[in-house]
Amino acid sequence: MTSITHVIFDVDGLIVDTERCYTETISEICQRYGKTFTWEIKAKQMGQKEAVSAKIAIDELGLPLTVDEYLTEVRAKLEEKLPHAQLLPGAEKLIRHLHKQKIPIAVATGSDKWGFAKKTAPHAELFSLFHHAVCASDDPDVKHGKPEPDCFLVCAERFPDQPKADKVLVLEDAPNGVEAGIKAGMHVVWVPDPRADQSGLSGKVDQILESLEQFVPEKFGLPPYSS
Ligand SMILES: O=c1[nH]cc([C@@H]2O[C@H](COP(=O)(O)O)[C@@H](O)[C@H]2O)c(=O)[nH]1
Ligand SMILES: [Mg+2]
Repeated sequence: MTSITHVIFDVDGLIVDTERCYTETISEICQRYGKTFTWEIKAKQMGQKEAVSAKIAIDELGLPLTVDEYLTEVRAKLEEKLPHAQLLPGAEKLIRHLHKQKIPIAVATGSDKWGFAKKTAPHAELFSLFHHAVCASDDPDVKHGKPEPDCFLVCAERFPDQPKADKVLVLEDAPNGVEAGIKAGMHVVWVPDPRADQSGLSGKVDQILESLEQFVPEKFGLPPYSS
């Protein structure tokens, strides 16, 4: 029986529906140059640090933009879209439950601090329940973004009681994030985008769920919702 003591949440596409904002934003930029933003390119970007994500789109689509120009355009559009991103099903209930049961929880995201602030502002009280947040793009301790394990290892280290990897559960939506959690030696529950190719990862994760509404805490030794 898996006995989890700490839970690390991804943010984009797991707690808040910000992946929709990214898809709209990057599609609009690509269309301006007659290019199409595909799921394949999106999947490579998800979880990466901002500058790496930018380079992926620029290189793969041949966008006539520097990384800074791309990020400036993306941020301008996200500024309008992010405040309207809704919480995803089951996320708030699970976060509040774990916090109430005094289970240490934190977030680890590929975002930079600017993006994290924009994504969490409409849900500030809920995000205040997390012990800490690791924003890979701006964190000097995070050498490599997802799919490398750095952000999850740094996030686990920043809990006062520094749990061992196999006591930590990672909740992720992105293939890169799932790979990072696995490389960190942690348990992983994957809530994938329906378009994700599950073949390579399904055997390596503890569970694949359609949404966090399907999450059963006691399956991981966590207090049941009824408690
Ligand atoms: O369509 C996209 N989704 C997500 C990203 C990247 O993924 C990060 C969110 O990853 P995570 O869910 O691990 O926080 C964003 O900050 C951004 O860098 C992207 O570039 N394009
Ligand atoms: Mg995500």
